[in-house]
Amino acid sequence: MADSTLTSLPPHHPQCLGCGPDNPAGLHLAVSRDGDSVVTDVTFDKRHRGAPGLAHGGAISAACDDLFGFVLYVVEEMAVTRRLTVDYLAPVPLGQPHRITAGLQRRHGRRLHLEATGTGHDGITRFTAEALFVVVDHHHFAPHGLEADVQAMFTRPQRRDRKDR
Ligand SMILES: CCCCCCCC(=O)SCCNC(=O)CCNC(=O)[C@H](O)C(C)(C)COP(=O)(O)OP(=O)(O)OC[C@H]1O[C@@H](n2cnc3c(N)ncnc32)[C@H](O)[C@@H]1OP(=O)(O)O
Repeated sequence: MADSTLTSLPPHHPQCLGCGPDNPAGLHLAVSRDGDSVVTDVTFDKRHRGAPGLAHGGAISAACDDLFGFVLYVVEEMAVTRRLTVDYLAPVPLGQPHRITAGLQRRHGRRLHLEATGTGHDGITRFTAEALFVVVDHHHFAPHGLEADVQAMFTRPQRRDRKDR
């Protein structure tokens, strides 16, 4: 992504399946903020294959779910996925970049309703997604991860105003 209006956002965690740079099985999403939206350019490869030559629906779903996790930087709340729905509008070929854009559609109390759209560089929208995230506090994560890692997720700057290139 080289768009001048975008600001890079930090990964959720180095080992995150969606965005962690140190996860060898991950999607390695690089995510930026664009106003109140977040965007990533994902190119699925042979590790994400479903049918021959096409991305697996689960990989597409994982990319959407993780990108929704970046809307939390905009909302400035910690939340987790309660429900995720993906509309697979057209097959997603491997090796072709797709831009996914996500944002908050509406909020009711702890419930965050999120929307995303995935469009190829050829202009064809091949998938959309909706999710319900529920706001949680650190007690949600505390029993499962190292305390320092959990604290880091809650104390890091919500926005990192580093300009993309
Ligand atoms: C965070 C950085 C990493 C981001 C990575 C990408 C995101 C992820 O993958 S997160 C991992 C996957 N998700 C999870 O593991 C979450 C597992 N689920 C849970 O822990 C719990 O169900 C949790 C925390 C979401 C909600 O539990 P709980 O706090 O008991 O809330 P609960 O009372 O059931 O529901 C909360 C609200 O949502 C509403 N709600 C629940 N389900 C639905 C639904 N299907 N439709 C509409 N509303 C719903 C409830 O009515 C309630 O509303 P209100 O607050 O107005 O009364």
